[in-house]
Amino acid sequence: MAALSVGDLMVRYGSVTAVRGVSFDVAAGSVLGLVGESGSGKSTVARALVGLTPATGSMRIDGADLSSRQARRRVQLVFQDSRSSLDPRYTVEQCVAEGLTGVRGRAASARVAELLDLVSLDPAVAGSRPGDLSGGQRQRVAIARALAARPDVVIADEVTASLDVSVQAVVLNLLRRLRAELGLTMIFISHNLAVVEYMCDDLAVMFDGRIVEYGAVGEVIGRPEHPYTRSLLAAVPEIGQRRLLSESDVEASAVTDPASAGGCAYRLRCPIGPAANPEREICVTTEPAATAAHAHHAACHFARELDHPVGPRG
Ligand SMILES: Nc1ncnc2c1ncn2[C@@H]1O[C@H](COP(=O)(O)OP(=O)(O)OP(=O)(O)O)[C@@H](O)[C@H]1O
Repeated sequence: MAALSVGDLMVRYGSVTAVRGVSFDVAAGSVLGLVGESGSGKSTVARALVGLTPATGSMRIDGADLSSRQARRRVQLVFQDSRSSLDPRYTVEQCVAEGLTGVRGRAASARVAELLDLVSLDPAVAGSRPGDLSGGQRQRVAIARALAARPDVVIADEVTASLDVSVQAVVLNLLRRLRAELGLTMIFISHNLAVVEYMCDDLAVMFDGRIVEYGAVGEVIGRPEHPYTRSLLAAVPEIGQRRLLSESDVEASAVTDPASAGGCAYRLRCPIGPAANPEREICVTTEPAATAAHAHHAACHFARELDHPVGPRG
């Protein structure tokens, strides 16, 4: 596990100053969330950290200057849009192998298979092209490529923004698992405060190239001081009550016949849902031939996406 430390980071694009003296620390093994409106400078911070954009100020990993190539490899960035970050002419294996160093031939193929397995992709996709995959699968490939370099720090820049909600939850849970399994330190960039609350330990809010609020995620969300943070929170009134659920958190039992053509009512028990209402009933429409597992998945997806109780029953 590695600690990251950034001091007085400044980035200019010609006459535009995109980042104006940003400082933060990410403790080893922790996740810092970076939120802020479009254009506030979040991606520029990420790009500066991996050396894609020239910057002034200090950037250190475990005390080592990130301007050295060796230190820089320890920080990997996963971009928002895997459609453009993965070369469409490459196979999945070639895309992931781009991140490897000093491994060739069979050893490289074996390592790629291991990485695909780590991100829960079927190794059979190794021969596919990114364009043949779903958005969620492509994002897993991008994560596998970042992990190929055996980084200590992973920066995830809006990695779920282009995915639909059920796939977002799967990718977020994958990142949480990888963080725990590999002891990663992370910076998680997002527009979505609910997602940041789910993923992060600390939170920095950016506004116009500066960090205007910074602290433990619960404190920043619980006692927002800056007007901009308050306005972000006002846009998500239910935050603090709602959690993204993984399917294993949800118990769903059918209360009507799952085979009925008109759909099926499911009673869900969500132990980490709003405390006052851990049990809610929702109605999902399933194909008459749907299996129970499919219906359960649909019920959980529905609960996550719309958080839409149908009302108490019985
Ligand atoms: N290559 C570039 N050349 C010139 N200006 C740029 C460039 N990239 C970003 N900017 C400007 O820098 C500022 C910060 O942009 P940045 O992409 O870092 O913001 P962001 O918070 O990540 O936004 P988003 O959430 O939309 O990705 C913006 O004013 C943007 O227009």
